[in-house]
Amino acid sequence: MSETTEGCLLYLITPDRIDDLDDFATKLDESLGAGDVACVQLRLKGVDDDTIVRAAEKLMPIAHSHDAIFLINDRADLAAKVDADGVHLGQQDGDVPSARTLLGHGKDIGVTCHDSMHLAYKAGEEGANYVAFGAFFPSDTKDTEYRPELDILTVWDEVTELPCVAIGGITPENCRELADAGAHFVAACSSVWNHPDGPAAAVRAFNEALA
Ligand SMILES: Cc1ncc(COP(=O)(O)OP(=O)(O)O)c(N)n1
Ligand SMILES: Cc1nc(C(=O)O)sc1CCOP(=O)(O)O
Ligand SMILES: [Mg+2]
Repeated sequence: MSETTEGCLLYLITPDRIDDLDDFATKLDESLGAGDVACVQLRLKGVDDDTIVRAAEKLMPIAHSHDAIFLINDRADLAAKVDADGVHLGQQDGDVPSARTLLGHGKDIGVTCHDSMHLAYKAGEEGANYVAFGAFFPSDTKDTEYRPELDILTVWDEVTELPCVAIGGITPENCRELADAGAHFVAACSSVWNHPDGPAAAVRAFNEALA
């Protein structure tokens, strides 16, 4: 992922369970057709490897057909196996150099950095392609321990060239302040998939707010 000249873009995270893959694929296709989305992260939790691989094989071509890159959460080995565009690593999900060895240099590695400039510098020095700060707001998707101030985005943007993603409870209503503070991408899950008018409407609303 690179900083874009287009300002702040939406980074879409899948629900942690997908019961009906065909139905979800249709929803993803409609959603990505509704506006710009830079990235889709497959974030399945508590499922076996085959389920992640099958979901990636179905969903990645859809992301690519809309010019979105496709990342796998947590698992550099599975990202390499399905030839995804990269991986998102939390602090407990393995180190960047090992993921780089598995994935090679053309792929993206993102790292969760919570509210810590120190973790972000470390990730950058180790070769991450982006860092993620959060959770900026309470999340319906997971319990979060860290609550960064908005100015971490501003400081990061001023002192480095490495893109940063803001995450945690981000909605079409609150994303603008993160973009204005310096986020290059805003990551969202529940505000898209649980939007009362459907996920495509949510993507449209994000695009309007970030325009
Ligand atoms: C873009 C982005 N930022 C942060 C996270 C969180 O990663 P992690 O801390 O490993 O937590 P889980 O997502 O694995 O529950 C993320 N997935 N994506
Ligand atoms: C997966 C994840 N990581 C976070 C962090 O703070 O690192 S917050 C979060 C949940 C993102 O989903 P939603 O947009 O529904 O809040
Ligand atoms: Mg993780």
